[in-house]
Amino acid sequence: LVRIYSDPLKHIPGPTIARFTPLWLWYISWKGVECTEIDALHKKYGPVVRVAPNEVDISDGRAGRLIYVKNGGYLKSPVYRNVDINGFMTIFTTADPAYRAPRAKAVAPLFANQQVIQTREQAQQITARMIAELERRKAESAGHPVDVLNLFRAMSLDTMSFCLLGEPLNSIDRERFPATDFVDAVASAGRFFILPGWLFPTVEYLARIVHKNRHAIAASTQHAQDFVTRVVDRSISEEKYVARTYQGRLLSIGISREETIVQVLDILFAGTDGGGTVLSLLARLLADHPQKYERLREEVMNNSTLDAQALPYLSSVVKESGMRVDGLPFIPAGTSVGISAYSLHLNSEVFPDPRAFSPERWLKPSEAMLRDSAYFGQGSRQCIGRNFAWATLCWGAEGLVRSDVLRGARSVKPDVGNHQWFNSVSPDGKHELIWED
Ligand code: HEM
Repeated sequence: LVRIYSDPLKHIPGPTIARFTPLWLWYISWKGVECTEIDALHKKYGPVVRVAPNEVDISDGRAGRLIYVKNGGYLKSPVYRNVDINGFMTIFTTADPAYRAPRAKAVAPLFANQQVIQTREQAQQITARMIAELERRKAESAGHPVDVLNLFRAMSLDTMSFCLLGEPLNSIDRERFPATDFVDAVASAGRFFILPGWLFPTVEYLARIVHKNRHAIAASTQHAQDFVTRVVDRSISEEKYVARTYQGRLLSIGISREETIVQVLDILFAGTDGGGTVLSLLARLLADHPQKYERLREEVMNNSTLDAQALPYLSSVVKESGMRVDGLPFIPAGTSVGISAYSLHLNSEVFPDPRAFSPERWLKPSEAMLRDSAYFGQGSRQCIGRNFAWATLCWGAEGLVRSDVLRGARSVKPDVGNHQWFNSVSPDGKHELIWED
């Protein structure tokens, strides 16, 4: 009754249920269809829709500056605290700028372009290992599908651990890398991400104890934790692992050993899933578009001096695989607001024919395309690893194309679908390619 008679958001359209309860939002989030459902609401109601009693979703990229950039952007939602680890807030989960600032500042030099470029040789060594493994799997496949998602995630994990933590986790040589269940478990907890803090721990605990893979998840999490503990302890005892490593830089500003372990575990997940998924999409798209593959291969093979990040068509291919006022209704203070990358990137007014694989669109992008590109988020809380992630994706793509391992391949399922949880998660955990004679 209170909502009927006094509702500060009553002028914002949306499904009636969203006015009274967040249950509908929790349900579509759990089901992995949040982005498509909310995007459909935008098509019906316009650029601002109410998705829960105190939550509004915007699809117009013009609001991005106000929400994420101006004066440091709005504070992150408290639901991020659901994924604190062992009671510690991380750079990712905290809403408190004063907590985040010293930690983010300590590690920032590692992600400056001049520093990222220093890691190229290490990253290329890992790419070469990945390609040798892919060649081996291709040779043995005898016309059967080959999953590249797990291999590319292993590559992202090894690249990140080698370049940022000082030691590779050595995941590539195995059929299924040992940290897989840890990464998968964090990704699937993303289905409960938006639950309020009083409810999340119980639901997550229950989901974990009934999970059919619970023993494998526990072993895999232990594997990741043991590795992280080892690299942190080495940075405590050996001077040379301080200035050039993520953990060393945190320890050097007085962050405790226990918190440093947590901060490193956090990026172990952040840096594995995104890179692996983007590279899998890229490989499948190139396999299914031979003409675009030839154009890219020509650019790569004719270049012997430039860094792969400076190749215009290659950058366009990577961008095309990655994928988050005026004239809008007033939204009162205290409302939770956000723009989804899904709605931004699939807006045909900004990205014509948004579902087509068209790297060419990035050769001369419009201002609106640049404004609405949100694959690393936007503003003060965008991805701290973006320069590193971007560089390693370009180097990985270059390595794949140079080796020509994708020639003759096609993707098994052109559309694998996705669970739209916090991360985009492949429903059957695979991105498969097939080489037929
Ligand atoms: C292709 C790879 C990657 C993609 C697509 C990606 C994407 C993103 C996005 C969209 C956000 C914003 C999330 C939000 O606001 O809710 C984010 C935040 C973050 N990312 Fe990444 N990321 C990638 C790789 C990495 C790597 C390699 C690292 C670390 C080495 C990393 C560390 C982080 C951290 C710590 C945050 C939280 C920043 C903050 O809240 O201040 N990411 N990432």
